[in-house]
Amino acid sequence: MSHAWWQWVASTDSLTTRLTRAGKERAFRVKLLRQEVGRPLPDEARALGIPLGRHAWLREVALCLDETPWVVARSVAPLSQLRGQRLERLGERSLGSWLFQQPDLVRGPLEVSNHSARFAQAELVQAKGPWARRSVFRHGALSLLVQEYFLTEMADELALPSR
Ligand SMILES: C=C(O[C@@H]1C=C(C(=O)O)C=C[C@H]1O)C(=O)O
Repeated sequence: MSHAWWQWVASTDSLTTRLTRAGKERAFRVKLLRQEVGRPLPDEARALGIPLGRHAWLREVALCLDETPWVVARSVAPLSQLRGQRLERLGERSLGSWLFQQPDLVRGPLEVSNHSARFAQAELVQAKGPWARRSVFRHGALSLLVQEYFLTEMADELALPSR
């Protein structure tokens, strides 16, 4: 991985904040694509340590600068841990902004891959990019798997190397 990409992929602070800064005068927006109760993929269930087939809270968003998606993210949380968190009311507010306000937040190790985003939305079938990463955030009893896919559009706009 190039140094330029490493600085994005290996960062452990808020991606929302980093993107907002890197976008300069472009407007940052979280576009909500899907938020519902559903079945996590098998590797997502394993990453969270929940039984296969157990339903979970799923959220898919595009992190956009001037309406161009730079990153797409899919987050998964076990339903049994959601009580009292009001995550379903987030809407188009950044999950990251909320998470990083939690004083007891712990972030698990980052896993990096070059998988493409596995989202249902037709408009994102083309969502290809050089790198993806995921990690589990813990806050109180809540475990939240956040998977982020950096897109080619971001590389182009920021003149980053291809990998
Ligand atoms: C974890 C963060 O939150 C970002 C915002 C998300 C959202 O609103 O759903 C999802 C994943 C992240 O890309 C972050 O900012 O670092």
